[in-house]
Formats: sequence, C-alpha cells, structure tokens
Amino acid sequence: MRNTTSAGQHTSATPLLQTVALTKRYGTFLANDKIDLDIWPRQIHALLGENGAGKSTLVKTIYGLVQPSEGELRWEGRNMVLSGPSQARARGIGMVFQHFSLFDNLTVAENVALGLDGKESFKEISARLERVSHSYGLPLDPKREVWQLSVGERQRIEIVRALMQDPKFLILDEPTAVLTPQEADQLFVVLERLKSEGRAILYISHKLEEVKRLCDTATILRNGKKVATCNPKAETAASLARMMVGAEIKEVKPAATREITVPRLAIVDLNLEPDDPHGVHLKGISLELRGGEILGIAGVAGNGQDELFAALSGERLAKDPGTVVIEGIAAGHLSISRRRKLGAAFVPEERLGHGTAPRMRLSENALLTGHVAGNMVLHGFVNTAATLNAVDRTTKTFDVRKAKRDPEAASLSGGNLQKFIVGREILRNPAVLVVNQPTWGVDAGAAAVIRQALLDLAAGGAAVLVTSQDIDELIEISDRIAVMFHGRLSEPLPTAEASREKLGLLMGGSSLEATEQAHAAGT
Ligand SMILES: Nc1ncnc2c1ncn2[C@@H]1O[C@H](COP(=O)(O)OP(=O)(O)OP(=O)(O)O)[C@@H](O)[C@H]1O
Repeated sequence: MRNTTSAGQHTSATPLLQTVALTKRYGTFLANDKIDLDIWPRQIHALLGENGAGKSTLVKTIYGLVQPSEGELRWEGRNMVLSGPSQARARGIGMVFQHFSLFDNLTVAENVALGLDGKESFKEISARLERVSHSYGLPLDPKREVWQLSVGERQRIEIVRALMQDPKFLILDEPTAVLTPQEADQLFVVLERLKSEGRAILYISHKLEEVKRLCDTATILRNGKKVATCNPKAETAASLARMMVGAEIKEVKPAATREITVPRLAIVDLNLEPDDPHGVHLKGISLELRGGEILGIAGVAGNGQDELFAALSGERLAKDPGTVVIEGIAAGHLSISRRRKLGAAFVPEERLGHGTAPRMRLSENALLTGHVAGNMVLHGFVNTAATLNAVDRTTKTFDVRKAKRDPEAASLSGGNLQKFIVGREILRNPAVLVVNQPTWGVDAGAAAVIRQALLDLAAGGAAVLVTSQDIDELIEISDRIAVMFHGRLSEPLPTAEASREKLGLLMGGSSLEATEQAHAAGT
C-alpha cells in the first residue's frame, strides 16, 4: 500500500475514500453542506471545527451510521452506498468513538467478541486480541472486566477492537480527550505505525497543538461547510483556530483582584472503601477550599477522581458526616439535593446518563438539577416557562448550538452538550462548584468561554474544585493544584510552583509512592 512519497505527494491515482458534495439535513437544518473530502492511504488527516460544525455527522456518514441526504461516497474510486456500519467494516473502515460502547460487566474479550462480525471462536478471539494488543504496544488482559479499567484502558479496547479488523482506514473521534500526556504520546506512536503500514487515518480533535504534531493534512468545517484544507504543520494553533471560528479566540483573563474569603468546602480525612472490590479506596483525603479560590486536581483517570466526585456530590455517603463540609455544614451524610440546597453544584465527567438524561429535553434536564433552587416548580407544578428560560439563558451565555430551541439532550453534539451542562450549573451561581473535566470535547473557543466563566464564578466569591486531565487547563485557571494517585491526594502546590514536569511526575506517583510506602511500613 505504498501511496505517498516521503515528501507527502500521493503516488496512487485515486484517493482511498472520497466524499463528493456530501450533504446531511436534519429537518431544515444542514449538518453537512456539500462536503468534498479526499483521504489518501498513508495519511493522517485531521478533521477540525467548532462544536456542532458537523464533524461527527460526516464521519458517521462515512461509517454507515448516518445516511446522506445528497451527495456521494467513493471508496477506491467507486461509488459506495452503506446501509450500516457492518458494510463499512467489511470494506476496511474502522471507527473509534468519542463515547465508548462497552459493557462494564463483561470482560475485555467478551466486549471485543461482541463487536466483531467474524466467525472465530471465543478462544481464537481472546488469543488474537492479546496478540494484536501486544504487537501495537497497547497491552490488554482479555480476562479483566471492563469496570475494573481506567478510561485510557477502555479506549485501548476500542482501538484494539478496530485494529483486529485490519482496517485500511481508521476514524478516531477525539481520542486523546480523556488521555494523559503520556497516554496520548503512546497513542501517537501507534498512529504513526498505522500510517507507515499504509493505512489512512481521519482524526477529529480539538487539541490544535497535537494536530500540528501528528497530522499531514487538515480539513476545517464551519457551520456544516468545508472552509479550508491545509497543512497543519505550516499553521499555528491560533491560525487554525481562526479558520475554525472565523474570528480570533478571546484570551482567558483572571480577575485583577480576587478576594479569598471563608472556607466553603472542606474535606476532612476522608477515607472511603470502594463500592466494588476493584474500585479505588480513598485514603486520608483532606483539603480546604475558600471562596474566591480555584483548586485543580490533576491525575491519571482511575486514581480515585470518580470516587472523590461521588463522595462530594452525595452519590456515595460517608460514614462520618464531618468528612465533607459545605458552607460550614457537615454534609457527608446528605443526599445530592440537600447538598445542592446548601449552595453546591456538581458537574460529572460523563455527559450522557450522568450529566443529563439523554432522552429528555434540555428543559426537563434543567429541571432535574435546578428545581431545588430556582422557581422551576410553583405550587407543585412545573413552571415550563422557567425551565425554558433556563435553557435559553444557558444557550445564549455559552453559545450552545442546537437544531431547535428545546431538543433532546442526546441530539446535541458532544461539545455543545458539555457547554450546556457546565453552563447550566455555573448560571445557578453556586457557592461551591465541583466540576470534573469541564472542557472535555469542547472546542478551543468554547473552552475559553467555560474557563473564563469558572474564573468569574470564583471572582464572584465561589469555591471551585476542578478535576481535569488537561494539565495546561489546570495551570491556566487554578490557584493551587493537587494530584490524585492511588486514592491519595498530594499536598496542593501553588500554581506558580507547579510545572508541567512536576505535575507529570506526581501523576506517575513519584513522591506519593514514597508516602504510601511510609504508610505501609508504619501499619
Ligand atoms: N440526530 C440529530 N437530530 C437533529 N440534529 C442533529 C442530529 N445529529 C446532529 N445534529 C445537529 O447537527 C449539528 C452537527 O453536529 P455534529 O455532532 O456533527 O457536530 P460536531 O462537529 O461533531 O461537534 P462536537 O465537536 O461538539 O462533537 C449539531 O448542531 C447537532 O445539534
């Protein structure tokens, strides 16, 4: 499959895949508008655009999940009509989705077997899974159950499952959004190898620096239309962002003065056994967060961040009420609504299912978390005007793009749903905000809006606890940063002292490991 020279010119006559004037309408809304795209073998092709620009719609059409309204798909120069993903896979098109489609209670091998169309025995699938995963440097234990795995490992399953079908063309939708810098580096090695094997890759990402580093070509969509194709290596992150947005992106500015006030959130020696035998045990976590402050928690996914969120939000109750203190009130035993009534707001990492009910309209979702504080329920009746008003306000402030005023949550693009959830909670003006991965999947412009809103919320007197895998984000907005590792939290560092390198080492457990050993020796 040698089709490009080292200089990057194509030596094959026809692209591997072409979209010709590809158009997708939802009602009167044009999600994709006459898009022409050429993908060549041995090419890593970026697909860029703001949230809602039409990237997922385009790749879902190429993968047979969405039927185009007009236009044509061509595979190796010939017209291709796909009635579903299995037909796409049969041609050699693989896809790794932004949201994983894995069953938590099944093993790695069982999950992979479910996604394969072939007729291999389960034993053969397990053996091949182990072989393929090791050969690409993405080791997986076929026998482990998915709920035991970190986000990075779960994504590895999706990638290995796609690779087991020996694809000629692999689509990845924001693969590094939930990865640490080290995990992302590992993934890039795999992608370079796939490219050198002659495969083509279509890569959706909002991280422009990584696109510059990895991709040979970039196609940029805006409002459903293709607006440019360029060599990202010859662009700057700012010039790529400008092409996506059609304007300059605003810089995030901390308030000139921020008054640090009273303690609003305290965690006092929180020890929590996991729900399940393989979850993370929270050990001796203590911190105090005052009004006006943003505290960042960095860490590789799966080190207790989800367990800490559950303990703070009230999804998990603590034995001792005094381990979680909100606005001076011992709250460890209180339900999530009672904690909300104290002035706290919570934004979980998982958008669909956890952050929103996917099949409910946005206004109904607004009611779910807003009813305790707002005027959304009057005399026992839902005040529809108030719930719609909350949707409109969030939409306007956070530029949530959607096809109609009050659609089902699941119909929003990933980034727009994230903007809606984070925006909904910020606009409630909480005294304490606990947010996990605030800008996961959000485009550069919208990420700046969300970060600015978090800074403004703190400037207005709230205490903000942000957990993120994006170290640069934490450095940009936090006053102090702590690192989670194996269920323990490091002493927070003032951000001025928290370099990328230092945090990276702490995330790998460098100094916390010593603390753990000391604890182990002492017990
Ligand atoms: N099933 C659907 N019904 C109605 N509208 C839809 C549907 N699917 C997508 N849309 C709309 O089409 C537009 C494009 O969505 P798409 O998911 O392709 O965007 P995207 O560029 O992938 O965004 P993101 O970066 O946020 O993932 C959005 O405005 C979305 O609301």
